[in-house]
Amino acid sequence: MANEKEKENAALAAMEFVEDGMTIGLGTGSTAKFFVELLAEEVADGLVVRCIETSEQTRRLASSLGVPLIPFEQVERIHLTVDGADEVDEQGQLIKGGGAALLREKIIANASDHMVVIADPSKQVERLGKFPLPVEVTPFGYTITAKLVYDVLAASGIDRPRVELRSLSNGELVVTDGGNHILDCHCGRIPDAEALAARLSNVPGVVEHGLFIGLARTVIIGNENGATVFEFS
Ligand SMILES: O=C[C@H](O)[C@H](O)[C@H](O)COP(=O)(O)O
Repeated sequence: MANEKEKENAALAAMEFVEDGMTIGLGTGSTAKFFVELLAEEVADGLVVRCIETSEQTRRLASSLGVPLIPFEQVERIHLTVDGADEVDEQGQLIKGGGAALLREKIIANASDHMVVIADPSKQVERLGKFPLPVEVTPFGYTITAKLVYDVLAASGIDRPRVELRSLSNGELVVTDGGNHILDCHCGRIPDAEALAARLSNVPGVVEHGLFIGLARTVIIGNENGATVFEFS
């Protein structure tokens, strides 16, 4: 599939940032999977790194491939984190959390010296919001929290927002690695992502949201033949 090649080439370009001795945050999702696989090949060839995973899914993948993992509590510094995204805009602002891993992803990205985002061209947008914005909420009081989140969206210039609780095909609510639920917020277009991020963080019951502002320093967009690298300060 062309899309898979684009993801793989983005991951391949991200390998350029890997150095011997680094502690590396491993992202979650179908694009980050390529990076973990490429890293595993280098580890098998003698590269020495220590890694920290952003989800149980990535922990299982990395363990199965022999990538060395250390508990977050033992990490003093994360040199590099490589992760995917659901949307990336021209300022390097992101929507993440389509795979429900946003909480650990944000903790690790924020703790990293350098976050590299890898994506295929379908993730590039002029303005964030077409992809429903994931918001992680505590199970306690989630119906009230959903109403508060709706109010914040409506007050943030979002036209007719829709807030949906994410559920599985059997109807059960999705439970994240942290034991929380996910609200998918259909925004269409987010006029000011930074302002919305700050407002959502203030809602009681919101554990984290999928707006990653000022965290990605490098964005790599893969294509059929290679990748384009964008740097942000
Ligand atoms: O929660 C999941 C993560 O934020 C992923 O990085 C994001 O959903 C992108 O995943 P994919 O590379 O599979 O499109």
